[in-house]
Amino acid sequence: MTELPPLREVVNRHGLIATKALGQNFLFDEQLLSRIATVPGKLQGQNVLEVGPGPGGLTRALLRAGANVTAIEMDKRCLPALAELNEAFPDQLTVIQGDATKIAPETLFDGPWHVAANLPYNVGTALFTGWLSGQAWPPQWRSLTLMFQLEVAERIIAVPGSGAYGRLAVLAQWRSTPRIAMKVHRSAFTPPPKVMSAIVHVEPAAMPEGVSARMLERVTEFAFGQRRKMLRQSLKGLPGAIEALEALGIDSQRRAETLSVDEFVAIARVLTK
Ligand SMILES: C[S@@+](CC[C@H](N)C(=O)[O-])C[C@H]1O[C@@H](n2cnc3c(N)ncnc32)[C@H](O)[C@@H]1O
Repeated sequence: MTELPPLREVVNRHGLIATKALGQNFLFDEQLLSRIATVPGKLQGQNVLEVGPGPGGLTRALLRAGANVTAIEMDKRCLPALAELNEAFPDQLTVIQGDATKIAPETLFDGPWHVAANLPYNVGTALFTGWLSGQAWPPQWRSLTLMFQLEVAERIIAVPGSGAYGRLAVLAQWRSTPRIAMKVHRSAFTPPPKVMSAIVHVEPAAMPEGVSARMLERVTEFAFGQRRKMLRQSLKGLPGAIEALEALGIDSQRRAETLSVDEFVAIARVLTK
């Protein structure tokens, strides 16, 4: 195993005091980081996009697993620490300084890639829904291995009827299989955030036929926009939706949170035609 200085030393040497504005909560436990790097499966020779490497804890675990990592980091202060990793793992790491929400991953890789990230909480959900959207499927990413606040992770894997079930669950489950791979205690981070976290692993699944992704997004937007209301009220503004419920035999007195992912897909399919 390539010998590297402890992460705390790297952070101290480069003066990387965590900044709240950039959502910085660093992980220093190398055993935990290695476990996270095993979640996507074998990474030897695989492309990995890492968002927000910070001082490079997860980055070094991914490099040790043999991945070719392209890391996008907004904070210039982290670049010297990441340059040291570049020296330790020649030809395996590319660092891009910038805002990951403004960089299209398609421009970074020739072949498919995995995403692995301890995401900044403020941009995490937006990046995630962006990766799940788009009509073309399967996507060019092979898997997503992402740290979320536990409460967000639970919303991603939620089942109908539960309080956590909503738009995020439907968009994450209709053509992907998300699971919570591990829970991470708040004390693992420096500084510790107020809430617990979890690693979510997502792989693409088959896309149901005849459904526009954009239409499913619209149906869920309307339905969960007023989640306490009956569907006949919440879907009123979406042309054809009430007729679609009738045609499918879905009771319009039900609320959005009682509909299965398949039922949402069926409504979107009728409206796609
Ligand atoms: C929660 S920290 C994780 C750091 C490191 N991966 C770890 O596990 O210790 C999030 C990192 O994302 C970076 N970041 C925040 N917003 C970003 C953005 N829009 N694009 C790229 N990086 C960003 C922060 O500077 C920070 O280094």
